This record gives sequence, C-alpha cells and structure tokens, in this order.
Amino acid sequence: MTEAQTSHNESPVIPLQSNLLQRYFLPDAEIWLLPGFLSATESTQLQQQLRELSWQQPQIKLYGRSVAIPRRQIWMGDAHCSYRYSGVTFYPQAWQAGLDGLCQRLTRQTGHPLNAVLLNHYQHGEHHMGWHSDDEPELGDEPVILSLSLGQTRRFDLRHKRLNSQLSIELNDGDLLVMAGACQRHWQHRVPKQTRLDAERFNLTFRYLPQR
Ligand SMILES: O=C(O)CCC(=O)C(=O)O
Ligand SMILES: [Fe+2]
Repeated sequence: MTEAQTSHNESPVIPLQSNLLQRYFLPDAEIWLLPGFLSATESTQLQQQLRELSWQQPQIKLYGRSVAIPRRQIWMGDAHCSYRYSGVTFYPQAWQAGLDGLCQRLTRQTGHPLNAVLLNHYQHGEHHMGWHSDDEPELGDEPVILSLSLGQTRRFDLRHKRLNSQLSIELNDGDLLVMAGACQRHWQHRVPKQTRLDAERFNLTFRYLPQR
C-alpha cells in the first residue's frame, strides 16, 4: 500500500475555507478530505433523522444472478434524477430529513452544484460496498462527488485501474471526502467488510445529474 502525500494547499477545485482540508496527491485523481465537516452534535442529530427514513435493500444483478445488496440504501434528489445502477433504474425519493438544506450548504461551501444524494446505511461490519467507480453516464465526464460519513469509522480503499497505486483512508464520523477530476475514470473504490465492527455507519454521497 503506497502512502500518498498530503498537504494543506488551497484548492481551485474545492474552495472550502479550512486549514484542516487535506489533499491526497495521486495520479489521475483529485481527492480531498475535510475531517470533522459535521460536528459530533450535528452528526448525532442527523443520524437520528436518517434512521427514520424508508431504507431499501434492492436486488441487483451480479454475474447474472439476482442478489440483495450488502447494505441498505436510498436514492434521493430532485425529481428528474433517475439513475441506472447494476441493471436497475432508481427513481429518487423526495428530499427529507433536512438533506436539501445540507445539499445547499455543500454547494455554497464547495461551489459545485448538487441535486441528488445516494444514502448508504452499513448496519454492522458485514455490510460493505465492493470495488466500483461512480462512472454512470448520468453523472457526466468528471463528476465531483462529495461523500459525508457519519457514525462508525470505516476504511475506504482506492485503487488505480492500471497503475500499481492504491490508498486507504479511515473515514471518521463527520468527515467529508471529495472525489473529483478524472478519479472515476481511472480509479475504483470500495468499503470493505470489517467483520469485528458492530456499530452502524451512514454515508451520503452528494452528486449532480444534469437535466436532460
Ligand atoms: O460508503 C462510502 O464511503 C462509499 C459509498 C460509495 O462509494 C457510493 O455511494 O458510491
Ligand atoms: Fe462510489
């Protein structure tokens, strides 16, 4: 596992005003981490609201078989934001739990338009997400994806599709991870199983789908 360099440079991609902002210097990707974007209090309140939502565990096709995804999820956003993923079209739930306000706050602070969010609920360490890129055509060529983590710290792995380059980041409660530039074209990411962990984690990936 290569250790990526980090620094606290100003970013033209992410004009967040914070000296906590860290950049990971990787080939073919813009990756930024803002630890503690949400305070512990904000996170606790939001997690209470998230628990009340109507979570789904949809079936997807994997090697021709139909299997339930190993976590719970909700696709939420503006009405036009439908999304094809693993052979299934997901229509968005309407904005709830104050997530439209959070979406606007992220847009204000990062300068990037956002209109949808994929919510993932990892109820314990067996819940995970396999290697993938967020490269659906709906997202456009070089999407900016803002990923907010709440609850249990989990490992987030990234690997280059061709180069022997990889990175693991611990995502803690309240952390905001930004994936931008050519990241989705050249890299894959995952949240591996960590079977010893039994506490829950939520992750919200805010995205932008242009109206077509
Ligand atoms: O849970 C995470 O940190 C990653 C989620 C993710 O990769 C996705 O929603 O596409
Ligand atoms: Fe992803």
